[in-house]
Amino acid sequence: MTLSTFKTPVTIVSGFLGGGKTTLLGNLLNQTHDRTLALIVNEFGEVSIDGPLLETREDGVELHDVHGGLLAYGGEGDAFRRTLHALKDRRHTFDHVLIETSGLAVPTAVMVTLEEPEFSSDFALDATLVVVDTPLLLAGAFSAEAAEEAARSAARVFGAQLEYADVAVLNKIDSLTDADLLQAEADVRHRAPRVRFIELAYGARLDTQLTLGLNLHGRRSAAHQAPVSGAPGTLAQPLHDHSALDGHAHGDLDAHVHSLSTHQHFHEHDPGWQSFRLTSDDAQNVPELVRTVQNVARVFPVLRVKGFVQGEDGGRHAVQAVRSRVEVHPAPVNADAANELIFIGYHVSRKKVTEALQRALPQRWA
Ligand SMILES: Nc1nc2c(ncn2[C@@H]2O[C@H](COP(=O)(O)OP(=O)(O)OP(=O)(O)O)[C@@H](O)[C@H]2O)c(=O)[nH]1
Repeated sequence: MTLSTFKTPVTIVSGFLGGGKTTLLGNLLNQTHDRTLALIVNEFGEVSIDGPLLETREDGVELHDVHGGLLAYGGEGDAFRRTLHALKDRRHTFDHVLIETSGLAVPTAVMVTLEEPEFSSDFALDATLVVVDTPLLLAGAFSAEAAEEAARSAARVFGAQLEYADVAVLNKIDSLTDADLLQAEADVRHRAPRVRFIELAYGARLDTQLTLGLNLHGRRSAAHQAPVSGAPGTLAQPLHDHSALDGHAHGDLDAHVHSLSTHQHFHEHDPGWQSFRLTSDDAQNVPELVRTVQNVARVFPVLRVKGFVQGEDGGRHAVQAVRSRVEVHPAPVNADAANELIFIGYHVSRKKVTEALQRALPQRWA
């Protein structure tokens, strides 16, 4: 096939804040040696944390960091569109495009852009994945009936992400039982009956062969050519039973394509979601900082915190919080900004969070 007729496949990786998109992509990049990947990462907020975390990956990957809001289409200042144009001009240099959308974005904006005449002869949607924070799903964190407004808005965003997904990836499942996994699968199927496959990602890992090149939007669906998905243990039966999976699948994608043009209101961003960046010039007592971030997430509607800090121990650390679960990892060497933390929440007051940090910590954050 000549380059003029061959369309470069594009995989969209969507999923709610903190579900594990970047971790999963990082693992995928490390294990994919048979093709060159171009990666577009979009983060909510004006500062990129995911970019430095992914930049340390192997050769054979080029990273385009489009942070600062949601991926949108239209308008002169559309950084995503500019990036896609740049990729289009030299698409012979890579085999596959991966797009990580922000945790508050719905993938339809990207899907619609790919279908536009200026891109549709060069790029073809391969599949849309949605990465699911399975323990949070099971804990009812995405309940439309939740008492808190933040949870209800999260449920709306997550529901819209699932609605347009071909593949739901159950992530963070390492300590879950088979019964939990079955319940999560049933929940996803109930919320999004059009999801074609449910895949299990142990430790945020997916097999490259089951992730890239699925061709779910091609003329003949790969769903009927190659089996996808799998799970060990007693769960193996329902998820290995591909006829059952096909039973849930669409025979074609007309319904998806149709609904794309009729559901554009999902692109509208709920203005209740806000992010802000706090910085500090002081070296941090990391355990104390972790406790404080945990408390902030319990007291305020903060659903995500991420950033880099310099520890009093001399080490540089990446801080990652999803709700009140906080993790600290060694920071990549290229993450050399000052101490900075990005807070993402729903109607969250920067002033109050700053005051809470100032009350709890001797180091100054502002
Ligand atoms: N236990 C466990 N933790 C995970 C797994 N995948 C990701 N995490 C953790 O979840 C947190 C968020 O992971 P990210 O990969 O940054 O999530 P994300 O979806 O890219 O986050 P946003 O871009 O902010 O929406 C990090 O602390 C990860 O280490 C997993 O499979 N198991």
